[in-house]
Amino acid sequence: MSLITFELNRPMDFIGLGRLCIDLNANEIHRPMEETRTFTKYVGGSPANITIAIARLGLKAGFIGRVSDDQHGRFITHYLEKEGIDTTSVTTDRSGSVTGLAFTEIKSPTDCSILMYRDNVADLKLEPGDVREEYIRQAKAIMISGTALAKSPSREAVFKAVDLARKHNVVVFFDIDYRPWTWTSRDETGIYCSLVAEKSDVILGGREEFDLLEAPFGPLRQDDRLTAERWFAHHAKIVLVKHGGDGSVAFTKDGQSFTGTTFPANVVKTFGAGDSFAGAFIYGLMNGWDIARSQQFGAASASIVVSSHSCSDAMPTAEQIQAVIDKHGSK
Ligand SMILES: Nc1ncnc2c1ncn2[C@@H]1O[C@H](COP(=O)(O)OP(=O)(O)O)[C@@H](O)[C@H]1O
Ligand SMILES: O=C(O)C[C@@H](O)[C@H](O)C(=O)COP(=O)(O)O
Repeated sequence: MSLITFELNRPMDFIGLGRLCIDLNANEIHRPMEETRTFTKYVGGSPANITIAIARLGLKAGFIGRVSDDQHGRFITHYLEKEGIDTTSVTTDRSGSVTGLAFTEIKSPTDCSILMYRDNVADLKLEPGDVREEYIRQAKAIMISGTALAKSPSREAVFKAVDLARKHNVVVFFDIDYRPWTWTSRDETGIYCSLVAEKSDVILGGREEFDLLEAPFGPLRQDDRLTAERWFAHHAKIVLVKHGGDGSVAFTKDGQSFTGTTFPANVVKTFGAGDSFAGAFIYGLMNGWDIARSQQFGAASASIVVSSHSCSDAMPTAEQIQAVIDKHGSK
């Protein structure tokens, strides 16, 4: 029997919840941001990127979020619609908030960083009233971004969404998605993210992100298996720890573990790896594939996106991902 069960008779496959933002990716790469003059604009925000990845793979996706009441908000909503993503739960925030911006610096293929502008951002204005029970219960899965817990009222909206998902057997994916901007302290992050991780079916994060969740509660053990066991004592069935260019390790509640490798890439920049991986990994699980095959699909997708200039725009189709696997052989 499979570890997680998706309610197959639901019309919507996947709902993303969290930030809808803009990435401004440096055009003049291999130089510091101080010397960068031009940027290309893309839809961004990790949960947006993952939802776009899933829609590109052919699943029916929707989004719960807030956008600013201006040109940037409309740009994002139109982009989601063009990708076939349902935006009926994307609310326009009229409080005077702005769209979050992520400026990316690409100094070298291995030295990339992000500078986020996150003051008074629309995504964190998401309200519990924006989370509708009838919307959640018609979906097979929902994915929560940890950053949506950074402030109220978005924080309460997340807890409502998770409880409704659990009530209606909607599989809860939790991507820790730690972004230091907008959080007050690391303890605050660790404690709130832990509360959602406890209620989630599948948890994804990097080693340092999992450490952040463990830090408020005791000495760091920095051991992937012990991390997974912590969450298996709650509700989780799958815990996936991402290790950048070293691949990933997935643990399942029945005691198995799977080491995922990587595919060769012409790396332009490192960001976007996690989002493309997550989209393709979730797609695999939703197709009923085993963990190892889903992990391989995620890694192949990530190899495409790190070889591209953007995150959202570069999300590949299933055929493109399969072509990478066929070219390099199963890992
Ligand atoms: N340089 C790389 N070359 C090829 N694949 C990569 C590279 N970096 C990351 N990946 C793939 O993307 C996955 C997620 O990357 P990671 O950097 O850990 O996520 P995040 O972007 O969330 O920090 C990895 O497990 C790996 O499969
Ligand atoms: O998440 C953001 O707000 C910025 C993203 O759009 C950005 O492109 C990025 O950092 C991707 O994150 P990753 O996949 O975890 O590297």
